[in-house]
Amino acid sequence: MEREVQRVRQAFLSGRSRPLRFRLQQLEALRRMVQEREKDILAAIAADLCKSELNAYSQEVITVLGEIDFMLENLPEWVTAKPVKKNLLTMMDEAYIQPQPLGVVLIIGAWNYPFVLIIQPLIGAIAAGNAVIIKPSELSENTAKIVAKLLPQYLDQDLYVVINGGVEETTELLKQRFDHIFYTGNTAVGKIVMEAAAKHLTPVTLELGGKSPCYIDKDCDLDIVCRRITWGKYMNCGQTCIAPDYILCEASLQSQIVWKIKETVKEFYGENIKESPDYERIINLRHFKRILSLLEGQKIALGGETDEATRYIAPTVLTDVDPKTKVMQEEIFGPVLPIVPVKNVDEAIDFINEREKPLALYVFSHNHKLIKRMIDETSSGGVTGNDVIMHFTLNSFPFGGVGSSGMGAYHGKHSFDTFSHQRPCLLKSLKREGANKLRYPPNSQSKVDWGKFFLLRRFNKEKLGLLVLTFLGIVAAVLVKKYQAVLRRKALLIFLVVHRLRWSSKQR
Ligand SMILES: NC(=O)C1=CN([C@@H]2O[C@H](COP(=O)(O)OP(=O)(O)OC[C@H]3O[C@@H](n4cnc5c(N)ncnc54)[C@H](O)[C@@H]3O)[C@@H](O)[C@H]2O)C=CC1
Ligand SMILES: CCCCCCCCCCCCCCCCCC(=O)O
Repeated sequence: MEREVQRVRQAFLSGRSRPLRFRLQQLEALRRMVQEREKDILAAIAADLCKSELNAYSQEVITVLGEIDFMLENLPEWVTAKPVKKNLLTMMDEAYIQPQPLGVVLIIGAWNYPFVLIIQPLIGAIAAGNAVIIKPSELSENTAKIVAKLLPQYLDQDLYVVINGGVEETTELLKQRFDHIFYTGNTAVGKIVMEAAAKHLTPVTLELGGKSPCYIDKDCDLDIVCRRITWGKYMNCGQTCIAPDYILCEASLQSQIVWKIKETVKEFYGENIKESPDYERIINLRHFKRILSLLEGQKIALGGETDEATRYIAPTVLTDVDPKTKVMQEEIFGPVLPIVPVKNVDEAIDFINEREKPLALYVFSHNHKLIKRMIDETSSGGVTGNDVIMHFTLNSFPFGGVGSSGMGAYHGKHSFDTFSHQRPCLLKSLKREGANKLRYPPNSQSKVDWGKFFLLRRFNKEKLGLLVLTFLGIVAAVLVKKYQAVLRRKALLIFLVVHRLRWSSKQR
């Protein structure tokens, strides 16, 4: 493991990952890989999650292709140095921020969207000029294998390396020194990753989970609300980190919600859900059993049917759920939707704020002010009003958690920034030493006063204009004085030429 990381570091130190042209080439090669090997990639995702190829394409491949195109379009602008505002002391100098790669990045992926969760951060890391080691989840083994097989066929083999394995290999990998670790997965392992990173003072991005609430106000169109929630909750069999975890609403709305979700489930997946190509399965038996244990003692208003052999759990809704029960104590990550009755929006806000900060928050209402209030008075990684999941698709948004749902963010420019060091560069001249005397010892009150003037004095535009005018006036006066004799001679010459011209035109 150590040798492998060393090999990648040597490749980074060769400097070839840095030029813009190289980064663009690698991103184009990655796009070619996804396009040319689409069938293999979709087959692997389908095998891991019992997912139709159409769904794998729309949930994972579209996102990856969109991200690559976005990077290719914007990267030339992002990599250029950006000049910054200067103060009076640095007015004559060059001051700019130059984004630079961090070095060797470790990306650890989760199994629930096994392709996008490793390839999307990889795109950002390549764009920022880094070398990368990717550790896909061992639970989605087909995708892990295909990525390990394909990447070396398209990308630089020493700069971008896939290491497959489980807990043992990841533990070993985490002992090595990286320049950034990007981890997606559960909060408990997130802590392990952060602890390992701390030993080398390696910065981390942690894309974790949590219980994302969904508040339904009584002033809304319940048919549309329930259709959108049904889509986001049961997509990928509930195994989506930003899926609505539970519903908060007034008790009187519960029966209508159950009824409308039931109708939508029929509309989406047909009478026999098990036959639907759009309904996935639970990743493994451990998770299957974990989810079943959340149903114990609950009032099942919809679904509840299960089949261990195929790890099938029907779209399920629980009503009148007691917040103290197990289903409300941990992230569900499965197709089970508890409804917790609350009296009103105030109680919903308190409920959310009494718990860990979630990865996403969803609010449904015709009342725009109520949505704004929910946003103002709560915290979460991201928010979507009157829909679910969709903020994930906008790559101008930073995607990430807050508090126990994670730290750091990515997607689009945010990925580029995550994997870059924003290096401040100040280039001074070795001349104009006179002005620098101010900061050299011995110090004095008058030097401090000048220092205050140069560094603390704020000028509004008018005052600054006046200052510049005064300065220009002084320069002009000095120049006039210095070149007085020359100017006098020039003026005389011009006078004579003009006079002569006028005289000759009169003669004609
Ligand atoms: N914020 C986000 O973008 C996302 C967050 N998630 C969260 O991830 C969780 C589901 O994923 P998991 O079941 O955790 O995925 P997982 O079991 O695939 O684990 C994630 C990664 O951590 C590694 N790992 C597991 N145990 C480890 C250990 N003891 N030491 C070192 N490495 C270890 C695995 O090898 C894997 O690569 C949910 O909580 C979900 O909300 C999932 C997807 C996206
Ligand atoms: C008109 C056709 C539109 C098709 C595209 C629909 C939009 C698809 C949204 C897909 C969302 C994928 C969510 C992936 C989330 C990955 C992280 C996670 O939450 O675990």
